[in-house]
Amino acid sequence: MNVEHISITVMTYTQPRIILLFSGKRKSGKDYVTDLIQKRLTAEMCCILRLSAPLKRQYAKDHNLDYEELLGSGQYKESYRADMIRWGEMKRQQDSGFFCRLAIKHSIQPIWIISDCRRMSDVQWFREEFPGKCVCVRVEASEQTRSQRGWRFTTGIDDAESECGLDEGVKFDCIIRNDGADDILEKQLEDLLSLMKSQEEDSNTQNNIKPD
Ligand SMILES: Nc1ncnc2c1ncn2[C@@H]1O[C@H](COP(=O)(O)OP(=O)(O)O)[C@@H](O)[C@H]1O
Ligand SMILES: C[C@@](O)(CCOP(=O)(O)OP(=O)(O)O)CC(=O)O
Repeated sequence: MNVEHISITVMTYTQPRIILLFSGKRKSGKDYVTDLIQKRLTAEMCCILRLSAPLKRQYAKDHNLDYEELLGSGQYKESYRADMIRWGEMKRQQDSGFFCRLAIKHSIQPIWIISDCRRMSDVQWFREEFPGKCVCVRVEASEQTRSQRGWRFTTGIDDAESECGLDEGVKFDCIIRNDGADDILEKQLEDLLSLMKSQEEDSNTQNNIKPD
């Protein structure tokens, strides 16, 4: 297997073979879809990484809040969402890769899923750090479906960069429609797995790496 181990002073991770950069609106089903992919590929081969996890950890620490509650999907997170967005944007302005680097720290699986890319800077950072290895995936669902899943339009959140930063300007390698029909989703996941395989082969060819 082509595993190159990288160690620098602040973090240790194993070079991934492929990275799926997921984005999509709230309640489009990013967690649902990424969980299905991980189940398919196994947790040994594939990890799900969230940029919001190190953000929430540091925000909780700085503001003396409950990190576990911020990770949940209840009202606690929602009541801090707007301020977390503001705080996160301040950090990103100082260093656009700040949360990306923290999120990948210690990842050892060959396939990474970044489940919550929100901004162009997130995509750019991964593409620059890991050229040829990124597959950009958009999850889409209608507003009606998202509403049925509990989404309500919130001014200041649904019309801000946190939700709209990747609406334009990114060419997605794959768009997954997730409006509920299992068989349609299944077929799209098959297509994505094939795309990952060919992307990895292309990347290996470019880097002159022989398959396992
Ligand atoms: N294809 C699907 N079939 C059934 N339930 C789904 C599907 N996609 C999403 N859901 C449900 O909708 C809700 C929101 O999905 P989630 O993955 O948390 O969205 P996001 O991460 O994009 O905010 C969850 O309760 C999830 O289980
Ligand atoms: C401050 C945030 O990172 C909060 C994200 O929290 P979640 O990742 O839990 O969000 P949803 O899936 O949309 O509910 C957003 C940001 O702009 O970085």
